[in-house]
Amino acid sequence: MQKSMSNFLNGTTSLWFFLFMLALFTTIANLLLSKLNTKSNLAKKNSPPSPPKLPIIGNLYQFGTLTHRTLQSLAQTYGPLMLLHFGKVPVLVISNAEAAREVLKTQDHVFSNRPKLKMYEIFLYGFRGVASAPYGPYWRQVKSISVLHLLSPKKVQSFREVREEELVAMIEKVRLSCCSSASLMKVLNLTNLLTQVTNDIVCRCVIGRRCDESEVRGPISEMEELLGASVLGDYIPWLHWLGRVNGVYGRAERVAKKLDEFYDRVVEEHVSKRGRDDKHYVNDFVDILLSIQATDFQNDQTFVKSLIMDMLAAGTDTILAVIEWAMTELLRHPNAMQKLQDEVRSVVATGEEDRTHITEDDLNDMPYLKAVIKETLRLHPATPVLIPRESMQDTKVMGYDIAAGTQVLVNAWAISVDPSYWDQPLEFQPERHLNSSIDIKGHDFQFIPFGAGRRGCPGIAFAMLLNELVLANIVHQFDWAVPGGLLGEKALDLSETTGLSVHKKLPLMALASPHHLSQN
Ligand code: HEM
Repeated sequence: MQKSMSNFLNGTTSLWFFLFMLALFTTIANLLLSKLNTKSNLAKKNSPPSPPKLPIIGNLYQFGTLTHRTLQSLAQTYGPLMLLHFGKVPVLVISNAEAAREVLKTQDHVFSNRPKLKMYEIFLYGFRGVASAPYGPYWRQVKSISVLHLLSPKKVQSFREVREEELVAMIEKVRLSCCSSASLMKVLNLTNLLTQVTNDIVCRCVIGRRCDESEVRGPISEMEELLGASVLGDYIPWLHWLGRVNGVYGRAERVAKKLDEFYDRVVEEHVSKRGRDDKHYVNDFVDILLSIQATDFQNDQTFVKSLIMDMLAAGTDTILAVIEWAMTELLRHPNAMQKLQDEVRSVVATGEEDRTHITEDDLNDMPYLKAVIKETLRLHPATPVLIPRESMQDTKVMGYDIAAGTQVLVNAWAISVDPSYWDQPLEFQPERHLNSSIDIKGHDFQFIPFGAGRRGCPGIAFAMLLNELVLANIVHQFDWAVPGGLLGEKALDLSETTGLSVHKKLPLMALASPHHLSQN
């Protein structure tokens, strides 16, 4: 139990013991009292099935560090629509496609709010970003600004040069590292390589320049971890002080400050460039946000910073996770790797062997590549439990009563490995997507790695193009192998990190060797 509670408290074991004893005592008292009330309560409400809960802490004691796995195993006992209690807060857990459709489509208008969680408040400028803003006119405004000026298909196309430049740089890095030394095979830290290329591309699209690892990548990873670790005070308000005592709030505030200082620098850079007469200057996303801020007096600079934060946080970690998992699965499945390489290499026509990279036009002829990315998203959705939602009014879901203010966790991972919809659900089989019309855009509820409905991910076009392009280019000119010994075991290890977006826990190491395209 101590292990499962650590997600909440990060080490204050004695307090947990105290809470546990208190909860036990209160349970006994409640059991006696509830005997008197049972009849009238049953007549009032038809709640979804719930695991037994303790007073005060509710079901928090059952919570493990890998949320999607804990919730899946509870759902196997209590069903696809299950009600937990985190402290006093009712939490509805959705674990199958029918229930997901009901919440994310049929009753999307009821479930489009986000709960006000302390970590979101600390990091996301008091809920001012797209992902954290309460449902309403402000959220509508910032979501449409992000789509119009960064994420629409037309805008995504406009970043083509940025993507291709960074990819050529990435290929050159692999080539230097694997082909410059005496030995032709060299172990490469693919996680680092992929982090850098995804980071550089997303940063250039969002803020117009690359970012240092220390400026963004480190703090954002730490933030993602903290966003995934709920704090007790969110559910038991009188225990908010605990977040101070155990240092969690302090840690979050330090990371948030670091990021805030970085965004201040980005804003200053843009403001100071504006006056200059530079014909090469491109009006980028930050410039547009600054001009919106200038004309709308209700928006201050936190509006600009919170949107930069949202786009960098939502964009970097998720895309990296997908490509890293895809390469991990391909290394574990050499046949799939071979099939993918054959497809990617076949689009480069004879006579074009000196081509520096796979272009975006080439991607149209690569159905197996798309199937590999989809299969990766099915087995390893970057956000396995969608960003929490909250019901805005009392309602009924599949015949059960759901109260206003109920938090909703949709377990997208549990749904995409549900044997009711997927054959051999835990096997990596890209072929299953080749003749299938099931898509990722939020219409097929057995596969929702980007969520669905109003609060669904607006970054799908941006992300999918980058996922496909990076993966195609990595496997195009190089052959990859798993290093031997311990390194090999680590490369193929599937342990996951904790947090809002879930990564491979150990870095992905692989051997790269140049593939001579004339061999085809
Ligand atoms: C493979 C990459 C990505 C995955 C798997 C992913 C997944 C998700 C998921 C699951 C949600 C929650 C949806 C819901 O509640 O129904 C979400 C929301 C969001 N995503 Fe993505 N995302 C990715 C890339 C991106 C990118 C590149 C951006 C922007 C640069 C982005 C921006 C957002 C925003 C702003 C939201 C919040 C939407 C709202 O609350 O209205 N995402 N994403």
